[in-house]
Amino acid sequence: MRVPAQILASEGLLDAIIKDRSLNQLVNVATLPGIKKASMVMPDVHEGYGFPIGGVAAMDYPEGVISPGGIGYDINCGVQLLASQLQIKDNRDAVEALSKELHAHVPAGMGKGGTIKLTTEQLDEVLAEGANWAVNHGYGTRESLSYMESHGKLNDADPAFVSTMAKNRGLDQLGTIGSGNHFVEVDFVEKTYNNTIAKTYGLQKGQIVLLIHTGSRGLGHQVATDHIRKMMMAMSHYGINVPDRELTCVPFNSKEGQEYFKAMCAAANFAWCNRQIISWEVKNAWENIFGKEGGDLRLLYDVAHNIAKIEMHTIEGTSRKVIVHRKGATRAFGPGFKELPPEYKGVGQPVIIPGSMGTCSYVLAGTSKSHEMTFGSCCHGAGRRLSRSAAKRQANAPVLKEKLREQGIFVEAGSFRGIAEEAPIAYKDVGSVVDVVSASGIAKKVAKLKPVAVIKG
Ligand SMILES: Nc1nc2c(ncn2[C@@H]2O[C@H](COP(=O)(O)O)[C@@H](O)[C@H]2O)c(=O)[nH]1
Ligand SMILES: [Mn+2]
Ligand SMILES: [Mn+2]
Repeated sequence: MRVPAQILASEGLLDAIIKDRSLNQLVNVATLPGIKKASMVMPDVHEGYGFPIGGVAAMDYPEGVISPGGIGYDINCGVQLLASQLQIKDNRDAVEALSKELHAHVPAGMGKGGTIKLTTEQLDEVLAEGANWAVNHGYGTRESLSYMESHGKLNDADPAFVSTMAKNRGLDQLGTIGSGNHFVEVDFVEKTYNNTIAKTYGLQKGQIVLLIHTGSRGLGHQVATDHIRKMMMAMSHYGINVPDRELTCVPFNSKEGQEYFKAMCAAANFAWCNRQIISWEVKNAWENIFGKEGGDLRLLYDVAHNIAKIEMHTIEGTSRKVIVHRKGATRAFGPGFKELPPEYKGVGQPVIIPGSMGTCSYVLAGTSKSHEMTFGSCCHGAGRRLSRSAAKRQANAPVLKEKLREQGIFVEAGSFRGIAEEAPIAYKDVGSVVDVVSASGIAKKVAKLKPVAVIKG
């Protein structure tokens, strides 16, 4: 190991964490060339491809490595949070119709295409421009870009390094959520913890909000597949040995490192454009149900949780440029960060933590402590405690769907199998996960959200 391994967890959560290979993976990551300070995991950690999901690793810039396993196959999977002006108490009756309308507007399911069919030239524009492409083509307002991490665009994107096969997979997938863990969800604010920050974010008790969780779809997956294959062949040329072949990596400043990074940025841009178009469809569905009286759906924030970014961080008292890999980890920058919209600058960035379709989700705020402890990062969800197959064995989907309905949660899903794999028992207790990040000081609790309708892939 080149650096120590750092685990943020409680004793209770450790019981689940030690059951899979995630801690072995954490240790393996600590051996990678150029890693700084520590190999880190968040309390929602679970086993992933090479790197654990819930992992953070910062590598020296530019000689340290970049590893696709530290980002994940769903490049820029992330979450968008929309805030409405309506209260749940006045609108319970409309929730079921809203869930059906959302399901009709947002194509869901594996490989499902959307209504937008791009030409290859248009797709290249999307890959270069990210969410800007969406607003330039009438899907949302320019103002919304200020409420996205990196304003919805990574400038280093180069579509030339995205293969034809990857592009073909993306041509009809804008505006779609995909399968399984991805969702569009209607929630309400059950509770606020920090009234000052809640007010700054425009959140209040009882308010209806919506979550959109998806990423770069088949295009991002293909980018990862293509470049992992190339890196596997190139790695020995750079004299790199890794304890697990899934940790394939090359120096960031190598030819293969630069090609992957530019393709990853392009896939990240596709994901931001995708969430922006879904958000526009969500607004259409909302208006169809509530009319003009439904008011505006305001973008509160859009965060990535599978990405690598070049950032400045203080390490042993010196400010250094590093390549921060966040794989199932959300950026959690504190107050003063210049990219934030002016009204959020005093309180830190919104950190959006989905829990599960039957429990709850959280909105947190980033802190300066996250810069000291975790390269400005936080957890990204509750994290799986059961594999998909174990969840399928344990959950009875038709019974679960009915139970959730009795609790006032309408579930629209492509299949019962999808519901079983995503059953709340498949996930850790999100409250315990959030308590750990809040107690460690890397994020502050702002609001707790309760679901009332979930559209699953
Ligand atoms: N509010 C909801 N949260 C959900 C749902 N399904 C999954 N999840 C949470 O999302 C995170 C992130 O997932 P990942 O696939 O990107 O790792 C996961 O850990 C769960 O806690 C849902 O339907 N609603
Ligand atoms: Mn995700
Ligand atoms: Mn994803």
